[in-house]
Formats: sequence, structure tokens, C-alpha cells
Amino acid sequence: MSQPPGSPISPLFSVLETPSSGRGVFAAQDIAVGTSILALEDVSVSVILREFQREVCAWCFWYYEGRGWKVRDKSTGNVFCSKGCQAAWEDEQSSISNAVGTDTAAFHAWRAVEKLIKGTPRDDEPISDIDAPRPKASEINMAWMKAENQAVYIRESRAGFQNKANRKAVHSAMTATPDSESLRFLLSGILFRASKPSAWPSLQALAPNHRPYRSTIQLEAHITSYLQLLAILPDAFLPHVNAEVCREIPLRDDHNSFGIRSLEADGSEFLGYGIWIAASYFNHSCSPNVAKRRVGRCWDFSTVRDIRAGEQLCITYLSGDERVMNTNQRRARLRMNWDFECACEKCTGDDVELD
Ligand SMILES: C[S@@+](CC[C@H](N)C(=O)[O-])C[C@H]1O[C@@H](n2cnc3c(N)ncnc32)[C@H](O)[C@@H]1O
Repeated sequence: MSQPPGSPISPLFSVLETPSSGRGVFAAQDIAVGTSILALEDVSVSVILREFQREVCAWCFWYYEGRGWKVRDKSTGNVFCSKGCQAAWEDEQSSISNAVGTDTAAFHAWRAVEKLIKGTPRDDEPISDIDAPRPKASEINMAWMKAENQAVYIRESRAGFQNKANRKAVHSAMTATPDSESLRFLLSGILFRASKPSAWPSLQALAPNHRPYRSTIQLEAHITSYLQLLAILPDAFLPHVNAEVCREIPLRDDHNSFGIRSLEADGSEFLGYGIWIAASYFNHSCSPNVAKRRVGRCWDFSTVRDIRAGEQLCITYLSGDERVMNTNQRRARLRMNWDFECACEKCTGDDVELD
């Protein structure tokens, strides 16, 4: 099998097809316990939940016992644990802006989104009923087709054609309740698409979930956010604000993103999530042989036992108290959050625990 674009590259392992879990990472040689096998800093798409936005550094994701960081940029809604992190974030926005032929477009994009969100309560994210069924593919397609009709009017308005229908479409988008999480998540993906077009196929190579929205509320929030971004983002980004891009981001995120959790108290706070593309090729095992550890923006993967050439390298997708669940609870959690029946050795081997 040829290596998918964006998959991790190392003499220590290769990405291969598994019998029942899609692609996985396999040791190409014996690897000793405690070996650091991969370190990834490149986060392509990410979001910090609004309720934590004042407490999580927008660059290194440091959350320290709910402390509100002092280095703040009110215009973009971001806070930083240090001036150094602020400078690093600004450098990244400058290079995104340069990639689309401007000096400041990415800063304006974040400011436009923050202006829209400002005033909405921080702890008032739309509530999704976790027991409600996920929207079906047909429902999703229908909703996006309807959105595209509105998008045509908004694009015309942005191009300078003003008529009643165009004004109405912009007004309707701008007066809909903004949803911080989906706006900032989609914006982060649009900036990634616009600034690194050659890396987009790497995102598209990740395992998809064609029903990525957890609820109809979340689907609607994404569609509203799409239309709002179309109405407010700087011209330089408009070629990338389309349904194709805005649908692709959650489709690839759902089975591939890593939770950004607090580093203290065993990661009890779920602060946000992001996609580190090369990290998404590790399958889950209930008895993992690789540990993942976040250090700032970087995910570090290291072996927790000696590994023989040919063995699959697996992490756990579970965190915090999920790790002490019994087999049935664990499987149910993986089914609910990740939509798969666990095929790891612990769940399918001869020594499977039945509890
Ligand atoms: C982050 S991706 C891992 C790479 C993926 N196998 C691929 O082909 O790109 C997560 C997806 O891999 C599959 N997967 C991971 N661990 C699994 C396991 N223990 N049992 C069954 N499927 C698994 C599931 O489809 C899951 O949604």
C-alpha cells in the first residue's frame, strides 16, 4: 500500500491496511520500550470552546487551573500565557495572510468573527441531545443544498450587486444566533485550506464520517456559520468559503481529531479539539502499546513496552476516567463517540474479559 499523503513517515513504522480497522501504523523493526516514535506540532484545524477561551492560551493551549491569562487580544477574543506565545500566534496569522497576498487578512478574519460573537454568553453553546439520532446523509445534503441557495445571494451581495433578495440573505445570516465553536472551527479550517492548499489532500485522505454532525442543532450551527463567514470574511478568503470546504472539515474531523484537554487532574477538562493529520493513523487499542502526551501544541508518541517488528502500534482513544471502565462500558463509549466496534486484541482475543 502506498503511504497516504500526510501520513507519518519514519524508518520505525509504516502505515498499512488492517483486516478490520482500516489503515493502521505497524512497527517496521523491533522498538524498545520508552522510544519516542513521533512528535507532531502541526495542528491543521482546531478550536477552543468559548467557555475556556479566556483561560486557554490560543497558541500552546496551556490551561492552568482556570486562570485567566493576562496577555489578551480583545479584538480577536484570544488570550496567551506569554508574550512569546502571542508573537508565535501573530507570526502564523501573518504567514496565512501573506499566503493569500495580503499583510493582515487573517487578523481581520478573526476580528470579524469575534465582533459577531461578542455579546453572546460564554456558557451558552447550543445544547445537543446526545441521545438524539445523528442527522442522516440525506438530511445533511438537503440542508446544505438549501444553504447554497442563500449563499448565491450573499456572494452576489459581496460582489457589489445589491437587490432586495441579496440584502435579505445577508440580513438573515447576520441576525441568526452565532455559534462560537462552529464559527471558529470552520474559520480555522478555511485558513488552513487557503494558506496550505498543497496540504488539503492530506486532510482529505483521513478516514471520513459521512454523518459527522452530532445533532440537527449542530448541523444548523455549521450552516449558519458558513453563511455568516461568507458575509463577513475578507475578500482574500472568499474563494475558500464554500460548502465543499465547510463540509469537508467536520467530515474529516469527526473520527480524527484529538481532544485538547487540561494537562492537570488527568485531563478532566475538555477544552477543545484539533486535527494533527499525521497522528490520525494510529488505531485504538484497549491495551495500547504507545502512549500519547501533549506538550503545548505538540503531540509526542512513545512506546510503553518493547515492540516486535510487524506489531501494530496503537494508542488509546479514551481519556480520564474512561480508562478505568470495564469492557462493556469501554466498547459502548467507543461506539457512541467514535462509531466503531472495537476490534483490538483485548476485545477480540482469546483472553477477552466478559463483564
Ligand atoms: C483516527 S482513525 C485511525 C486510522 C484509520 N483506521 C484510517 O484508516 O485512517 C479512527 C478510525 O479508525 C478505526 N479504528 C480505530 N481503532 C479501531 C479499533 N480498535 N477497532 C475498530 N476500528 C478502529 C475506526 O473506523 C475509527 O473511526
